[in-house]
Amino acid sequence: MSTEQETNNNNNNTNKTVKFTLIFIKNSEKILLGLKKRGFGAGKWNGFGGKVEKNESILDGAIRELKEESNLTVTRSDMKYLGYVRYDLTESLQTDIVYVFIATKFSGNLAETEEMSPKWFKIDEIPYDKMWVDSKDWLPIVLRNRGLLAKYVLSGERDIQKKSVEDIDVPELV
Ligand SMILES: Nc1[nH]c(=O)nc2c1ncn2[C@H]1C[C@H](O)[C@@H](COP(=O)(O)OP(=O)(O)OP(=O)(O)O)O1
Repeated sequence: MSTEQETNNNNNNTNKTVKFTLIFIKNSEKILLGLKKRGFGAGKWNGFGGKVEKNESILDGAIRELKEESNLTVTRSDMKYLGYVRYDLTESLQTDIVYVFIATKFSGNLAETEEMSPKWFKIDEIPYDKMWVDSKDWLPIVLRNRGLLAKYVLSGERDIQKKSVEDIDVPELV
């Protein structure tokens, strides 16, 4: 077995791990979300992000996806990693890991892109009912600038079978 296969085989009987990034841009009163226009999660509001490419670091993937989806640029030092959300998909036996970042500084002109339509929301007006069903469990932890460790087991059309959401000290990105 190659090293890569070994890394992708974890001990939960899953056979593939896919890494995603997700970044929330925030100021003291508002958070920037995007309405996904196509593909996975279309019609839902979320932070900006996507799959980490082969031979790309998680941090670089997060910066690239933010630029592609919103036209904004964030420097590496302005990005704060807060933790991850892990989804074990019982049907496809795939594990998705979403690495979550927050940033309060950015440059560039915010723009609608082919993938996302951006909008600033007051913190107390975040549209949780129009986001992924799990976002309301853990986004409040992110908004408090706390570390996050969340795990979901999803079945069928991504129904939650099991979940565990922890507010932790901010971890290192490994
Ligand atoms: N259950 C969930 N809750 C959540 O809050 N965010 C989720 C989620 N499941 C996936 N995401 C995030 C992770 C990532 O930021 C985004 C999905 O990424 P995409 O599928 O758009 O990736 P890409 O932009 O690389 O897609 P393609 O280029 O179309 O393959 O949605």
